[in-house]
Amino acid sequence: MADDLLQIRDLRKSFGGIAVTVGVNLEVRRGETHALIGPNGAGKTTLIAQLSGDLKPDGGQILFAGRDITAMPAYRRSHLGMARSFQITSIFLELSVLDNVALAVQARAGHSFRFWAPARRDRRLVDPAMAALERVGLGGRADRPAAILSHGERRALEIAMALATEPEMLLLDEPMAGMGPEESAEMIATLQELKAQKTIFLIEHDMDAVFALADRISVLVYGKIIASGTPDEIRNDEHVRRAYLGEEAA
Ligand SMILES: Nc1ncnc2c1ncn2[C@@H]1O[C@H](COP(=O)(O)OP(=O)(O)OP(=O)(O)O)[C@@H](O)[C@H]1O
Repeated sequence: MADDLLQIRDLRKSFGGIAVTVGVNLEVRRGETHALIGPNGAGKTTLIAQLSGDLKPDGGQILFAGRDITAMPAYRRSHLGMARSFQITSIFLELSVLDNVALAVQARAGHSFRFWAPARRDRRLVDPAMAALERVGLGGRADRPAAILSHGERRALEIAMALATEPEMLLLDEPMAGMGPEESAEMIATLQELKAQKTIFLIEHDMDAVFALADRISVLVYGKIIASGTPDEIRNDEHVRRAYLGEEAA
């Protein structure tokens, strides 16, 4: 469809003869927040890694804004406007929170890290970095070392690092993972605001978050999409309840 920003067609990936992505077809519409849910081991991380370019599919196609990006390296996808939230492991703990985001802006701009010191004072890096921090509620922490951030704040920092590259689409891999109820509520509030401005594709186990945020939900079980629909459609889908939601409740 014309308003599909991301189209996944018959995507396939196996590891050692075990099929983990089994002919996945999925569309993410421009402007929507689309959640991918499914039991442990369903293949969610494997799918998002193929979307971001960190893992090469065996077959099928990925189209972003109408362009075939299936064989494109991750940095080129990022230039086209697709950003995967950075993992906590990519945060430099000894650097300030702002420097971490400025580095993400610089990485996208393609400059060498050798020029970091003068670049740190470059407003073209600092201004978008600061704006991204404000959007995730970390503006007040900008000058503190990243090491002092709580787990929830580090996850917010990862999102700021992705946002600072001004992507059209954000890929978020379990943004609430490891959070307590209070931190989760803050992250949901942050994503509620972002969702008005970005197309978001997220994997998440926290069903409260999924049903609060998603415009549409797709359910992955054993590497296959068994249903896609609105939260109400998914909640009331007998097949989904049996295969996943019922299982969770039990
Ligand atoms: N590099 C790999 N080599 C071999 N098997 C892999 C590899 N990556 C993933 N798998 C297998 O693929 C299956 C799906 O894993 P994946 O991490 O994508 O699932 P998931 O839905 O993200 O699970 P979870 O919700 O627990 O994070 C698992 O059985 C996993 O062991």
